[in-house]
Amino acid sequence: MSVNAPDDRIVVMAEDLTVQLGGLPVLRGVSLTVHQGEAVALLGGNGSGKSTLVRSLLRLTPIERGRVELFGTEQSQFTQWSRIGYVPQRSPVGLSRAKVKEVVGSGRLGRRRPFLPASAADRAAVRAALETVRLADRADDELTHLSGGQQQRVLIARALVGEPELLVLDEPTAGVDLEHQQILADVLATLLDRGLAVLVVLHEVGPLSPLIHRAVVLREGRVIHDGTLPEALHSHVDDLHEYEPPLRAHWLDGAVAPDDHRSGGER
Ligand SMILES: Nc1ncnc2c1ncn2[C@@H]1O[C@H](COP(=O)(O)OP(=O)(O)OP(=O)(O)O)[C@@H](O)[C@H]1O
Repeated sequence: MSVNAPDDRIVVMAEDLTVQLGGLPVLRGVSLTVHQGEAVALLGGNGSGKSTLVRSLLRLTPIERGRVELFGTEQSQFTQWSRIGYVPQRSPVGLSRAKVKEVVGSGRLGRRRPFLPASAADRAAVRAALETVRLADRADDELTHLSGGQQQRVLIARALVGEPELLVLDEPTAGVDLEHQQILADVLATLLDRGLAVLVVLHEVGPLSPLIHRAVVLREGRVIHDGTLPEALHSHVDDLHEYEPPLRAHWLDGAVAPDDHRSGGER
């Protein structure tokens, strides 16, 4: 699995971020950079602030103090959101009748001409994204007919179809078996070879380990490690062991989704 070295261009720069939720501090002075071509893993125990950090970088959660630059532009001035693909934590809710190609195609809406059907370029982009995640043969299947690991790859294809330069993934391996984690690792290796930057929240690094250039570990909303993955695993093993799958789950818009929507009516 060969991965190019990152280059000097900074894709994400966060400085001294402080975020409060429900009146409580969730991030306390967090700084982080991601370079073009770099894979950064965001690690830490339950509730350490990983998802909040990702969401505040993407302007989905308001920042109390500090600043974020995306591709060299102050976040408040940034408008080129198609340069970023975001895969939130997977949830069982919604889109249950949608076909794989429709889910992936929805990631293209930002690039589509308004009120016109998908163009040949849109359809080709959907095909290419599904080929990248190795699911081209499942385009016409319903999303729910796929395994959890395959659904995760559909969501990655959805994030890729807009042709982003930065891919942000929140726990893509949660609940995914080892075989599918390995496929995911191969997909991410392909993307890194193409020069994408990857920021990935993980609780277990597993087959993704060889891809990770840098690991950032959070504890109680603070960065306690920003360095190599082996150092992180050696020095902060306790932070990485206390993990249970989150109860809360974001769907495509990051909304909170209670479990009882599982069999429910969002069609
Ligand atoms: N909307 C909210 N209102 C109030 N508190 C919140 C909200 N969202 C998250 N929190 C709290 O903020 C803290 C950090 O949550 P966050 O989801 O960022 O952690 P995490 O490291 O991603 O955890 P996990 O691994 O469990 O997903 C937690 O204590 C959580 O309960």
